[in-house]
Amino acid sequence: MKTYAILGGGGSFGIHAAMYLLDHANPRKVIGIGRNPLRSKAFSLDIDKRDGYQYYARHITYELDLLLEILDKEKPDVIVNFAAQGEGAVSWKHSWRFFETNSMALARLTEELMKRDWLERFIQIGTSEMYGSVDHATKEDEPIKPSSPYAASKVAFDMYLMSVHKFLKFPMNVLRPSNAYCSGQLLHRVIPKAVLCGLTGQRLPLHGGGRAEKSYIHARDLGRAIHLTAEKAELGKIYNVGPQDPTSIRRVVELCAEAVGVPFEQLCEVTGDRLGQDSRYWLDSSAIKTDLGWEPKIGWEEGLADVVAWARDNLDELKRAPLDYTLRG
Ligand SMILES: C[C@H]1O[C@H](OP(=O)(O)OP(=O)(O)OC[C@H]2O[C@@H](n3cnc4c(=O)[nH]c(N)nc43)[C@H](O)[C@@H]2O)[C@@H](O)[C@@H](O)C1=O
Repeated sequence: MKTYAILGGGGSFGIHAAMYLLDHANPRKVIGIGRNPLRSKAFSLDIDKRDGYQYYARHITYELDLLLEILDKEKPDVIVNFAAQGEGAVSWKHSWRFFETNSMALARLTEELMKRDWLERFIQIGTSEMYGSVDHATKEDEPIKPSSPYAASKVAFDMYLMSVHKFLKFPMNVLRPSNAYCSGQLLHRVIPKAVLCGLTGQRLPLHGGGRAEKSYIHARDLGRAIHLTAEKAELGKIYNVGPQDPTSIRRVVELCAEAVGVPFEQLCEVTGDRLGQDSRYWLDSSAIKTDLGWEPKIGWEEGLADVVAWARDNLDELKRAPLDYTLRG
């Protein structure tokens, strides 16, 4: 039986990972640690009501000592890190904030963890954005070509982890997921935003007509990849975690429109494209399939049904929540 600590535990992917572990990993305990108190029911999915779960609000960048106090008390066997400034589109301004959290705070934490003897494994959640735009399914050892300060800041910590694993035996794995989606996701992300716009008669600004192709998995499938990694991955291994094929954002939004029953043309208005928009993210995830038996199980129909049901159940609150992102601490 393991104790898991999930950093970035207040975000929707961290919450789904915690729920997956509670449901499938028979853990001693799952701890979530996030920079803010847990959000409302709509965005916390009531995770704090689950037996075996405990949440702490501690800031990984500004409250490292307080964070370490909790880790020293709980002594998790496995730490999973989702904590990040995660908005590529806004990382061109204040790019140092992305390096501060996504590289420097995590390197400081890692140095501290190396002084402890209780950690079995640290699983870093990286990103498919580090390969930049590709014309084929990318393997883990292919060139790293980040297209934004955000992606560059994620690369820096991945490379750091590789070095401390190689020479100091830091027990790590890196998962590089594709884009992910789920119930509880903040509304500035394209899938919950399209669903909410569809349900409320608002127009979705479709960047560049949605011609960029991205790869999507449901966050519960990512939870399963984390569980398998914690149970049986060789330390030091890095795995891509994505679906077989990418989907254009236009198609993703068409699927959202179908799921809420509104015409695509009524849902969208085409806007200019994102700065640094990569035209395609496409992962070759055959290594995690071969080594750990992971492949995604949740298709678009089931995954979007989860998002739509959540949005309908929480509609009053979601109508009051911000649709756009502002950089916070
Ligand atoms: C892998 C990566 O995945 C996530 O980042 P993201 O790609 O920004 O997330 P998303 O699922 O919101 O996809 C956005 C895509 O959809 C396009 N798009 C069109 N129209 C709208 C629109 O109206 N709003 C938004 N937000 N996007 C739109 C937009 O231009 C872009 O191509 C993070 O987890 C990040 O941490 C990470 O690592």
